[in-house]
Amino acid sequence: MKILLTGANGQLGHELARSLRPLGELVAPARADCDLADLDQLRAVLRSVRPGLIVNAAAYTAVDRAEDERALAIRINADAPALMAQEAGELGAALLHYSTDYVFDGNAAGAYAETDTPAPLSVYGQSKLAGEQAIAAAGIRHLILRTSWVVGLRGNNFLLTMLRLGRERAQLRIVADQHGAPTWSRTLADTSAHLLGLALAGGAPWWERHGGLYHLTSQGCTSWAGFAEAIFSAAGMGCEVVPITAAEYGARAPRPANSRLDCSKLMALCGPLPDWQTALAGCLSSADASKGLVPD
Ligand SMILES: NC(=O)C1=CN([C@@H]2O[C@H](COP(=O)(O)OP(=O)(O)OC[C@H]3O[C@@H](n4cnc5c(N)ncnc54)[C@H](OP(=O)(O)O)[C@@H]3O)[C@@H](O)[C@H]2O)C=CC1
Ligand SMILES: Cc1cn([C@H]2C[C@H](O)[C@@H](COP(=O)(O)OP(=O)(O)O[C@H]3O[C@@H](C)C(=O)[C@@H](O)[C@H]3O)O2)c(=O)[nH]c1=O
Repeated sequence: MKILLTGANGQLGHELARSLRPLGELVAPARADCDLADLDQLRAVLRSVRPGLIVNAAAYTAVDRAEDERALAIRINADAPALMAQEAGELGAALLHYSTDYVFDGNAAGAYAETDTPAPLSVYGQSKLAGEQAIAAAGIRHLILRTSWVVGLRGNNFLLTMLRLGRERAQLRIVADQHGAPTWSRTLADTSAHLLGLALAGGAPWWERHGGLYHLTSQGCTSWAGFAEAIFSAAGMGCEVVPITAAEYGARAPRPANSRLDCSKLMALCGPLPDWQTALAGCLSSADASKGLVPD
């Protein structure tokens, strides 16, 4: 079976390229050859590759910039997945897609379940929700995995930002009134492959029964400030974390105060997920760490 993987150069896509290899023949075009902002090109790629499975790890992920680039964010995060779902219907293909905790407004008291109503605060969150809704409405075999606070030793993420800033500054002011679960890109990729393995073995009845929306994050939760402290402690760095409010930080895009996602639906199918501290330790000690990303 041919698997079309988009976004293979991103933090999740890079891990997926490894995790998905045992499942089929992987086709992972470069961004220039499969630009999600160019719907005609995307359609042509889908019709020429004719995959049995589409895995969409490409997205517009610049949360603050999206406030000023609404049309582009919507095209990449909503219109392109909608086209993928439509073409998957024509091809008889399945679609695996990723979404975010930022579809919620963060006002809930506890962790969000898949059945809770989204109410995104930001353009990024709105664009991701529109993508989810288009796929769910297409009537195709699909999985949508909502995750949160993704980190890895590649690309742009909070972990690498802290490792960089922590080297340059003695003290950092970090938001302490937003809570969520930092999730390692490798956990996401390996769990995705596990889920797809079950789907491929189970065929149509599996999709009937188990297809749809899942929450998939590390277990436990912390604040961005708590996460930064754990990063500096694990990396042996002395940078002091000064807790501040999101209002004091003043980011361009609003973010949910509560990003916690209840993953029990997914864990019933795939087994337990690691807590965020274990995920952080695994990430920092993974092979790339030896290349000097983590200071002595
Ligand atoms: N990062 C996070 O904290 C979270 C991410 N998610 C979701 O997880 C998924 C993966 O995100 P993540 O790996 O972290 O994101 P990254 O930003 O690391 O990677 C995104 C990938 O998409 C590619 N891309 C961007 N625009 C286009 C385009 N127009 N056409 C084709 N490719 C494009 C990028 O290409 P290039 O390498 O050339 O820039 C990159 O390879 C996304 O759906 C995201 O919304 C959900 C929750 C948290
Ligand atoms: C760099 C920095 C950030 N922050 C705060 C701002 C913000 O509230 C929080 C995280 O900021 P970042 O911009 O790193 O992360 P952000 O882009 O908000 O990360 C999000 O990305 C998208 C793609 C998702 O889907 C989300 O799950 C989430 O991971 O940390 C500080 O308080 N101090 C700092 O020095």
